Amino acid sequence: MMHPRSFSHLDAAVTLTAVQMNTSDDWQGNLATAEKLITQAAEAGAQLVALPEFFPLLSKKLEDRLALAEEEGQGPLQEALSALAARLGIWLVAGSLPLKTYVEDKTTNTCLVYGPDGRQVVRYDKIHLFGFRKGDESYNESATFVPGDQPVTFDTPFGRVGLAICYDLRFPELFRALHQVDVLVVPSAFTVPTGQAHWELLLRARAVENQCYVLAPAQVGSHADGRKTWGHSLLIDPWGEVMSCLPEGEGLVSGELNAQRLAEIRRQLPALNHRRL
Ligand SMILES: NC(=O)CC(=O)C(=O)O
Repeated sequence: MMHPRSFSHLDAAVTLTAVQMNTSDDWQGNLATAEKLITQAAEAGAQLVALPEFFPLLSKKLEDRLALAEEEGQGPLQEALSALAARLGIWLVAGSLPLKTYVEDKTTNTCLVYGPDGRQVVRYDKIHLFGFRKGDESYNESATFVPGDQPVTFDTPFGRVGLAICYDLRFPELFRALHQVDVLVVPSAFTVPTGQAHWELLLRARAVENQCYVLAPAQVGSHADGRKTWGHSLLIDPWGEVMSCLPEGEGLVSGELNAQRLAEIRRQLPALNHRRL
């Protein structure tokens, strides 16, 4: 059923890096922080760098998000991201940012990916919109976002990469629909209580059941919109082992994709070939 694609011919090490951020309501400051951390990652040798969900803005005011929302392919955020990917020659998974919709007072929650030439490679709109209520904390993303409906992957010289955003992590059927990826990137902003309980558990489960690397850049700390996020950005290998984690503070989480290890795990335990449904 599965179609084993092999990248084991790749001898050169490939470094994957997640950026952890404490995004505020100052989008220009947030963009500057993202640029600084991405540049540090690339200078340290990363070929693929990923930002967290909502990296340019976490504001109490919906008007701020609506004002920041861009048309796809236009606007200062996208220009800066594209120029940065080209200047550094990296694959840039640009967390998520709001794009305009034709639905009043709603945006998408979109992950754009840029190739090393700065061109936009794919667009993924978050499919599962977060809803949560516990004590004083409540989220209802459906009220202000339009969901996506398409799973998205893209191919690189070091393997196929699949995308999901934050709450999507709780829906394993999305990852099955990606049809065997080598790396999953999950830009996130998990809350503290849900993160403490489920974040690492879910990420490791997705790595084990899909036999792939999982790179999960996260938001961390207290934000201007009142939320507190869990941090703990992670890189997990296809055996489900945590390779690197940053519990607190802004910074980077990096590690090497080992194509031989990936192939060996799939050879030793060909669970993806044993699917019956
Ligand atoms: N913030 C999210 O989208 C998801 C989250 O915090 C959770 O699933 O828990």
